[in-house]
Amino acid sequence: MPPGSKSALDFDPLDEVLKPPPNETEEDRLIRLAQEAEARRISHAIDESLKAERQQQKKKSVVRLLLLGQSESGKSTTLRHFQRLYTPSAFREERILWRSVIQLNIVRSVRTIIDALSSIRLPPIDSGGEDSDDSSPSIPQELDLLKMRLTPLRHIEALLIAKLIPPGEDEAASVVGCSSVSAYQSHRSRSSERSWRTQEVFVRPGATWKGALAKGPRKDGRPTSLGNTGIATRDEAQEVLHTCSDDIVSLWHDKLVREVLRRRKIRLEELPGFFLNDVERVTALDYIPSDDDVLRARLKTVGVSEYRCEMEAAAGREQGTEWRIVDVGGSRSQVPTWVPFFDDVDAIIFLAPISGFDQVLAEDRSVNRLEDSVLLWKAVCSNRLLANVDLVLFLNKCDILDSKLRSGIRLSKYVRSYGDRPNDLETASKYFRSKFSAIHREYSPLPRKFYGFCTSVTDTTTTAGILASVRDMVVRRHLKQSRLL
Ligand SMILES: Nc1nc2c(ncn2[C@@H]2O[C@H](COP(=O)(O)OP(=O)(O)OP(=O)(O)O)[C@@H](O)[C@H]2O)c(=O)[nH]1
Ligand SMILES: [Mg+2]
Repeated sequence: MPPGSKSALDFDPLDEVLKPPPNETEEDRLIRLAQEAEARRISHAIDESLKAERQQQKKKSVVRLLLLGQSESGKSTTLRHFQRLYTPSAFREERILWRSVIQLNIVRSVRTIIDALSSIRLPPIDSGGEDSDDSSPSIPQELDLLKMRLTPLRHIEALLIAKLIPPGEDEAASVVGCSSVSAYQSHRSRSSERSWRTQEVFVRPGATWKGALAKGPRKDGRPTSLGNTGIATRDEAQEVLHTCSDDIVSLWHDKLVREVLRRRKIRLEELPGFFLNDVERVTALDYIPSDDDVLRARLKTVGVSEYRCEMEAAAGREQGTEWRIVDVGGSRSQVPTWVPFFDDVDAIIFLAPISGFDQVLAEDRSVNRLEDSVLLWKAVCSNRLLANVDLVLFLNKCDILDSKLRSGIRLSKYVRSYGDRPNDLETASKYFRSKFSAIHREYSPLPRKFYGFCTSVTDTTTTAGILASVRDMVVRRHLKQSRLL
């Protein structure tokens, strides 16, 4: 090929076409440039409109679901259920992180027992009398020794709180109402006890307590743990709990302890984060929380968290729909944080724990829990911003309601209007359903359908079915509103 001539590869046929004509006048050139600029403008406008359309399309396939209800109503548990069902591998990977929460739950249960023992003087069990004024200690020596042997749990409690609450999240340990009084040692360390009393540990969603994934038990059988530092260390809490395991079991099965709890009307089994019937399993050195354990663990929420997932499993035509599920803190001080989420939500699951008919709020002991749920439900039903939003009601903690009614607690004593209806779960849940449904009908600014379920969201089997129906209902309504159906 002669030097200077173009190879076939260098030849671009478009060059020839796009080249300005050789005899182009200045006027023609200006016209051509103006035409090219106009063509670029139109092409850019088309690109922009395609982009906007894509974004709009994307927006249409996002379903926003808000979880509302008072504290301890089961919002975060419901969220964990969604995670378990729709992003199971992520849920599995995170199970180990819940071990610290479960450890803390156990330590707190033990503390509740010891507090109860410290504040009561009992006559001998077989005397059948009421509490005595006798100031001499009546707790048997073995029980006192048991308490002493459980003293290391005080240190573990502090350790766990430090581990769960990220550095700089001081507020996360702030005081919230709780009735128990700390007393691992009945007459020692009073001042340090005082600093721990009346706290319930909470975390802000999205905070770093889940920041690092633990790698499970070490080869030498000793448990490891990743705290907020992300560095694997010995899991001291698990080791101490393992060592104290037999003593915790003995304490929980002690006849006098049961009597004290009965007299103080502390039904530990019905309180959140109850693991005392599983101590042996849960304190094993190689313990990894099961799905059920994660759902039963208790960690209070403060603030708002958003969980995103794609409902791919068995989702049929809604495949690819992105769900954004928002979980809020439920205690009274948190209610104002709910409102900003009202104007952009497709559906709400409102949880009313109907087992709370004989309980008061932790943050305000003058308010009955059921009454508080009814007031919140009224407020949500009547809110104009939510007039077009589907409300799904979970009358939750039906398992606890059932066990309370079976144990002989009479609903009509707390809910006068219940009258002489049978004191059983079926009648009671129907009764509550009709009351909440009537409020929904009466207070909704526009007519809308009522979706009410009796739930026990710690029960994986029944809840999976309910959440699938809710999902289908919400997606159907969502598609209809997006005019895609
Ligand atoms: N037995 C039983 N326990 C439940 C049920 N629902 C929730 N729980 C337990 O109750 C406790 C509180 O539930 P959460 O989901 O943390 O409550 P929450 O509404 O998120 O509470 P806040 O974060 O304080 O607003 C947890 O230990 C749950 O395992 C239920 O239906 N039955
Ligand atoms: Mg919560």
